[in-house]
Amino acid sequence: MRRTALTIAGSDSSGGAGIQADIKTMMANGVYAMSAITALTAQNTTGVTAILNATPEFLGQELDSVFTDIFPDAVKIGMVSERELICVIAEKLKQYQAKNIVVDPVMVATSGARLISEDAIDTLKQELFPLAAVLTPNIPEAEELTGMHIEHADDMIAAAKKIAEQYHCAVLCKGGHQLNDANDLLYFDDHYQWFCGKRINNPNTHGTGCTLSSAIASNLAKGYNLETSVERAKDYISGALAAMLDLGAGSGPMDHGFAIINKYTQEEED
Ligand SMILES: Nc1ncnc2c1ncn2[C@@H]1O[C@H](COP(=O)(O)OP(=O)(O)OP(=O)(O)O)[C@@H](O)[C@H]1O
Ligand SMILES: Cc1ncc(CO)c(N)n1
Repeated sequence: MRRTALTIAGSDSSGGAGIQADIKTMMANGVYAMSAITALTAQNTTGVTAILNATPEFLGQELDSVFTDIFPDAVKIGMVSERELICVIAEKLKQYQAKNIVVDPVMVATSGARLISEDAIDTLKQELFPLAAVLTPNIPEAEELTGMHIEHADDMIAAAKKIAEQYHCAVLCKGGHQLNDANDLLYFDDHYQWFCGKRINNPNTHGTGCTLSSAIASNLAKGYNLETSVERAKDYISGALAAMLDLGAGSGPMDHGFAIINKYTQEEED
């Protein structure tokens, strides 16, 4: 039977991050994708110009609609910018006993725009982190969550350990383009494991964080364990970056569809 995944995140009008990246990633990873939209963003590769949040009531209804009909095998949570929205998500995930929850603690877009209000960060920590199977902070997010300054690979281990112990979940601290090449650190069950990627010289990294967390959720949905899911997600994102799509005036999107080659995709390439 086809496995299913749900993304609870914001819409990116330019299609490279948020809900759009998540759905493309889930589809490319072979799972049926569903969405509960927390906010609309007017956004492109150069920045975010407007944000319109869903109401908590509406988000609750989106989640009820999904969970009472097609139960997701995994859930990815991305941009949620307000406390009330975070509380509704936590309430519904508990009510429906959602499993394989991947939380990407989205705070700032690649373009620099802030995507969560300051006071919502505490709610995120209290309400959502304890429900997560894995959290996927990048380095600035891990710094914000721990109050630590992360400069070296050892600092990534210490920060991930601190977050994992505090919230009793696994933590994938992403090295990405900021530090330590494309090497990410997974801390879980009192030990750590490095996932080393080959750095791809591509400036178009809009939505890498969304894409990685959705690929992990897709693989968890398919029944892989966490380590294998991270390994496969790294492999997918490396392929999407290596395809060297180049769109937009800023840091552009990746080619989420690089692995889908069939009679519909072959015809129009030039
Ligand atoms: N140039 C690159 N080459 C290979 N892998 C990369 C590169 N840049 C990022 N990655 C990988 O992409 C994944 C996402 O990491 P990144 O740190 O970019 O997330 P992020 O900062 O949360 O993304 P976003 O910009 O969407 O918020 C990680 O596995 C990281 O190692
Ligand atoms: C909607 C949305 N979610 C997440 C990110 C982070 O990349 C973004 N730029 N936009």
